[in-house]
Amino acid sequence: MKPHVYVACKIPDETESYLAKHVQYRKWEGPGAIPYEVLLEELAEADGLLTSGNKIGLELLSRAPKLKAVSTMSVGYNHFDLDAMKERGIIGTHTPNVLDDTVADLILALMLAVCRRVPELDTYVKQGQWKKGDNDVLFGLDMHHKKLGIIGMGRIGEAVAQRAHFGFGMDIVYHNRHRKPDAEHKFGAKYAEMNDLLHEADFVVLMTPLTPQTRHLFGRNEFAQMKPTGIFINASRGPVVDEEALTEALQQGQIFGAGLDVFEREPVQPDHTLLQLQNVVTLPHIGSATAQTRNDMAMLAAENLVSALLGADPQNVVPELRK
Ligand SMILES: NC(=O)C1=CN([C@@H]2O[C@H](COP(=O)(O)OP(=O)(O)OC[C@H]3O[C@@H](n4cnc5c(N)ncnc54)[C@H](OP(=O)(O)O)[C@@H]3O)[C@@H](O)[C@H]2O)C=CC1
Ligand SMILES: O=CC(=O)O
Repeated sequence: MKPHVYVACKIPDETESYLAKHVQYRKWEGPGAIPYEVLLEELAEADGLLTSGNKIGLELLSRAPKLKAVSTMSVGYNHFDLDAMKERGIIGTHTPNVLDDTVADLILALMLAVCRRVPELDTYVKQGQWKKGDNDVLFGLDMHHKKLGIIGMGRIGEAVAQRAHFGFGMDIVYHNRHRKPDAEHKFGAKYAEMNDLLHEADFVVLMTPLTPQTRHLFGRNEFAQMKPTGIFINASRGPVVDEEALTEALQQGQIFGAGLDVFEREPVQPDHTLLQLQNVVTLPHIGSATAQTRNDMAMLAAENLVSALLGADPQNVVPELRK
């Protein structure tokens, strides 16, 4: 008997064909995201779940007695309750590496959009405000040859450093809990304590995972250390930043601007104060959202799940759940 899998997110046809060869599966057909109650009902008989962000906690696990493996189509797995999964012996997998370049491209896009005020000036042209002689009101800040501070120099952080250093001649300074001699060698990156990095950097890119240690890692104290010309980019997870503190820093001119792909609550509400500020560029959590990369992520997530259910070693068990 093939194992039973429930697919709670949209996946491409190619991934469905792969799944059909190895497992029996049912899937959420939409519209929108699967309601939690429906997911609980569907998991009553499932051996495996393919998801892209559903909270995997105690309640869900208690309603899924046969569940052996959960595969998320994302590199971040802050929606996994790791203790609960460990307790139940659930195999949890994710999709690292395949999205690094795509996410890094988007981060560079955000950096440029903020420093050269791209969305603001796009509106300026489209609304007919462009007049001859108003050049200096259109000035932005340079990105090339400036200093980039990366907090969370992991797989994606390195892809950002590579682009910034070799493409834009930027100096790289970084902060992790552990030094990365490899990144120091490849990009001439300099290791710094967080406060030193914040004082020195012209651009600060936040790329840590969301963990109990990184929740509100960025607050009033951190923004206060940045340069008034500093640009802050968050494409990690919203709750790593205290949004009230960020809003104040932007309103009070403590920093020049921010680029955000992620928010404390998603979707962010249209009346959120941050969205009213001209010096913020916002995106709807689309770091990995190209057709090619999402296809690769879906296939990797399916392969991880099939391996876990058929007793092979999945490639990408999340570190905290490795045996
Ligand atoms: N916007 C989007 O669409 C996307 C967002 N993401 C987010 O990006 C995150 C990073 O992905 P990825 O680069 O693959 O992950 P990695 O695990 O490769 O890198 C994370 C880095 O963060 C560092 N880190 C972890 N905890 C801390 C801490 N407390 N203080 C300082 N540094 C810390 C780690 O170094 P060390 O262990 O030495 O501290 C590591 O170098 C994901 O977890 C996800 O949340 C990912 C993809 C797309
Ligand atoms: O946010 C996306 C991810 O892959 O993590």
